[in-house]
Amino acid sequence: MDALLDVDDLVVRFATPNGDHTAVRGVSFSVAAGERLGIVGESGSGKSVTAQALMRLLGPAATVEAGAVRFEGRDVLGFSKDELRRWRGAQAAMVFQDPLSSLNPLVRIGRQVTETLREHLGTDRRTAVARAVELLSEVGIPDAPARLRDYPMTFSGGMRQRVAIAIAASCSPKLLIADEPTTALDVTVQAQVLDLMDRMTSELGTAVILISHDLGVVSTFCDRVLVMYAGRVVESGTIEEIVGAPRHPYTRALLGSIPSMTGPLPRRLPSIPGSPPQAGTRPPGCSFASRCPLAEDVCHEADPPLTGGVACHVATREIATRDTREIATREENGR
Ligand SMILES: Nc1ncnc2c1ncn2[C@@H]1O[C@H](COP(=O)(O)OP(=O)(O)OP(=O)(O)O)[C@@H](O)[C@H]1O
Repeated sequence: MDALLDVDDLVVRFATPNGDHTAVRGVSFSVAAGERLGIVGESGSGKSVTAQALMRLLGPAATVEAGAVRFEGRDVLGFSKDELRRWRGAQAAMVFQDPLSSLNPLVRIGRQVTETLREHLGTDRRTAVARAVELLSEVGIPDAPARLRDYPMTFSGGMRQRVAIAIAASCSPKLLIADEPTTALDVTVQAQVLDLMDRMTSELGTAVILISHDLGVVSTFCDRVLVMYAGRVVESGTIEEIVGAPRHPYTRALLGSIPSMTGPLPRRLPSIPGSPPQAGTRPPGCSFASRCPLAEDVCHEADPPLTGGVACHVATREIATRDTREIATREENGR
């Protein structure tokens, strides 16, 4: 399947008064058209910075030090300001945990929706207003024609997130990045917001990258998952692989010790004893080693590469041993 988005060996560094540190360390993944990819991991693991880097939304303290981001084969990191403006919104859109980060508090909602349509699709004013009413009604804003004149602050958190999704959906983007879009919302509103995103993928064919702490949400919504830890992808796979047979000790810890496809999943990432090393002071070796119940000497010495979807010395060896055993058994049986 051709990738819509290709992220290759992305490295992001921050310059702070306390020194430089690398927040994203060689992250690679692809997203196909219409696919739903989840990114999970503890706070500070680099999920948001990865998303901001590929949308070219990093602040001035951050630099993409290495790597490539390709959207339909085009080099996003090389886009001019003009190309970026045309690409964002029209082809790739983002919604945030706090919708006020994407809505302008000083501009009426109607104008914010119509401006997106006029800028990206060249829609005339009258048609844009009619479409704005349609979009806001579609995301469940009651009395949409009257609400066009209101400012974001007069909407509840859930209603603001719906407006942000209406704006994100307005140009039928090929990619939507949703960074903790339901975290600040109560459970009923969460379900409605996920339903809207679900409609975007099924009706518009939009691919979604969903960043979430909520494994329940990720497992019901996504096809594939990346597990991030200390700025790296430590495991990736389909939902069935990650939830049904996690290989990395960190993923296993996230899922609880006995993962099951049929049992209930934890709604929140359980807390794992210890904490990830600070970005500026990572020891050599695997960043999870100091918290890992399976760590061996090698884990404290060499950072394991991501091999076959998992970055763990112990898991990789277990897989290799199992494969060798399976081959031997097959040969034995074939004799
Ligand atoms: N403005 C900043 N200045 C300096 N360092 C930053 C800044 N923003 C992020 N970082 C660094 O990047 C790391 C990753 O942050 P990021 O926000 O991507 O984590 P996250 O996985 O999205 O966590 P959360 O779930 O809490 O949003 C942080 O641990 C921190 O070291």
